[in-house]
Amino acid sequence: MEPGAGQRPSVFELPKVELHVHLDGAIKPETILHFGKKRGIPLPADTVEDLLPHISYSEPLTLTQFLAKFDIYMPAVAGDRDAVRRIAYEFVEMKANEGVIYVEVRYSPHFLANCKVYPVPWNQNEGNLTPDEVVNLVNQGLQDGERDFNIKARSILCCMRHMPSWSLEVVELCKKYHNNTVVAIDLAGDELVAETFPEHRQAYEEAERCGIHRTAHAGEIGSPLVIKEAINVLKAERLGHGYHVLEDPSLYKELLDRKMHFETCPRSSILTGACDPDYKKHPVIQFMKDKANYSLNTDDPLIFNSTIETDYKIAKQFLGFTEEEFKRVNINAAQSSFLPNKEKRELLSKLYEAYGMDPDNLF
Ligand SMILES: O=c1[nH]cnc2c1ncn2[C@H]1C[C@H](O)[C@@H](CO)O1
Repeated sequence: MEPGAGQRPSVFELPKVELHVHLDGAIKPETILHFGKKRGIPLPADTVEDLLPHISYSEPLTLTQFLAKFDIYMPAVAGDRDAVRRIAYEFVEMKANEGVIYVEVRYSPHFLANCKVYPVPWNQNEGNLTPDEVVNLVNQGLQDGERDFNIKARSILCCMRHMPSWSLEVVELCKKYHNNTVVAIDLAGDELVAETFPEHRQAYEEAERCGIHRTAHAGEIGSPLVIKEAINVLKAERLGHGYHVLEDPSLYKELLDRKMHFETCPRSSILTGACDPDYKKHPVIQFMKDKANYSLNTDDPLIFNSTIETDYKIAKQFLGFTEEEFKRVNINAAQSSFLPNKEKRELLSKLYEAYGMDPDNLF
């Protein structure tokens, strides 16, 4: 229900920060259909209503089964300049409508390219859109969106666990486009695929050397060992998901002491099989109790048929999330964002003001 005149809006409607969302998991179904039709790329349906049941789902699968969902629709947009720019632009619009004022969106430039990428993904024919140009186009889409929708959007470039041969180019792209929307490097994909390949390690080493921020998917479905590797070897400053840290109490304590940021994604965590579907056992409950540094995020809202509100609703309804915690979590997210310090302070000031808080007297 909309609040009536003079009524205070719910705290949950106040400005939010989102740090973990995949661009290729946040495409409008209309846009997939538009480019599928325009480019003659077959899709399993030709209306949004009929397409969505193929892509999005609401009962837990495994992470591997979840990742296979991308195969259905990525061929419609990958390799097309207009599509890449448009999905970035529409992403910013979508987040602005959800009340997000700062977002870090991640993607693999290689997954949207069809040239200078081996193998060419999604069974595309070779074309002439390189990973480098993909980053340029996403940047343009994000910047156009920032201007039109009055929010701040930054990007994170993903290495993919199963594609070590792409990783050194990913870090080079992070360097080339550093602070031209790109703020960090990530390692995504199936954590159980293999140990972290040397190329990923080299890419992260180079990122650290060049002052590029680092996050990594770790402990989503993988064990605490993957987390240890992410922080000790990859020198990750934040963890994508990180739920399974709770299986190693001494590691958990160390990360609490270090104020490590966990990018949690409640709906995703159930639907990818990362966490027990019994919400009473959800790691966010423990994170909340321990005042851990974590954020709430959508991850792949197209596939999970969700918005950021869905994740906050889950937290509120099933995890005991309060209004106070809402403010704490978003302030933590802003503090753990990969913005330069001056911009981080500006973002924090906006939140303090929106939340009616005195920055000198917090929690
Ligand atoms: O939740 C996830 N875990 C690991 N990898 C993921 C997740 N969501 C998306 N990805 C992968 C699939 C995308 O194509 C890629 C880059 O955004 O990252």
